[in-house]
Amino acid sequence: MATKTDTRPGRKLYAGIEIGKGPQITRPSREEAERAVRTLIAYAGDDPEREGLRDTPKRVVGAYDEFFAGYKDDPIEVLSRTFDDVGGYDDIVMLRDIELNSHCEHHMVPFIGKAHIAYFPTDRVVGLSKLARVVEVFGRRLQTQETMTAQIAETIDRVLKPKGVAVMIEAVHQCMSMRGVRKPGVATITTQFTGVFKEDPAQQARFMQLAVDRGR
Ligand SMILES: Nc1nc2c(ncn2[C@@H]2O[C@H](COP(=O)(O)OP(=O)(O)OP(=O)(O)O)[C@@H](O)[C@H]2O)c(=O)[nH]1
Ligand SMILES: [Zn+2]
Repeated sequence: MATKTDTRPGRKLYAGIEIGKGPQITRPSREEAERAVRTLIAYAGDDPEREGLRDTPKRVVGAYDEFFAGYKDDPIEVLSRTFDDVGGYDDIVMLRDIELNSHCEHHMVPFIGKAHIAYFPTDRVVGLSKLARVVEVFGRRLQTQETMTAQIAETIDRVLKPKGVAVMIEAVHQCMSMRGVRKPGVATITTQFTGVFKEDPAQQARFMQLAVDRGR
């Protein structure tokens, strides 16, 4: 697959999917960010100088540091440590129900759900927690669910070079429940398959069964 070059630092694009660090932009200062929050409070119709709101800009900027911590991390590095002693194990490895919190890039409000990830190792495996860490890094950025699903699959595929990767995300978008169309509880489901999960319907069906069909 073609590697598209992107000269912006931190970017690593494979077939149009960005899997490296986020864009390395010059960030505004904390003070500027806090001023922006004060403006939004006033825009919402409240008084930023009111006792209860005085420390809010600082708290919001602190919360942003957590919500969007994923721009600082490189998901490729997260997966760089692998193990080859797996005692002849030769089947899929799957993590089900990885908690997922992210923010949609259109409205900057949360979407919350679960990711299920499987890969079929060749000769090397990765520490289990590292797959959940990849979800964490991409989740802590401004996202669409489709982009995030593709990024997770592509990163695992590129770094581990397994026989195949399967990723499924199910999430509820607050931009659809709290505002706009106001349809609470709608699950958005996205999947991305590479290798054997894409080519072999039996492997794909097995993944789907493990992810979904468990008497819920
Ligand atoms: N495909 C996709 N769409 C998303 C995601 N998160 C939010 N959206 C949608 O992004 C769209 C933005 O549509 P716009 O018409 O530009 O914005 P809007 O007027 O706020 O749209 P409404 O939500 O319909 O009120 C909406 O349809 C959202 O439901 C996502 O992860 N993937
Ligand atoms: Zn949205």
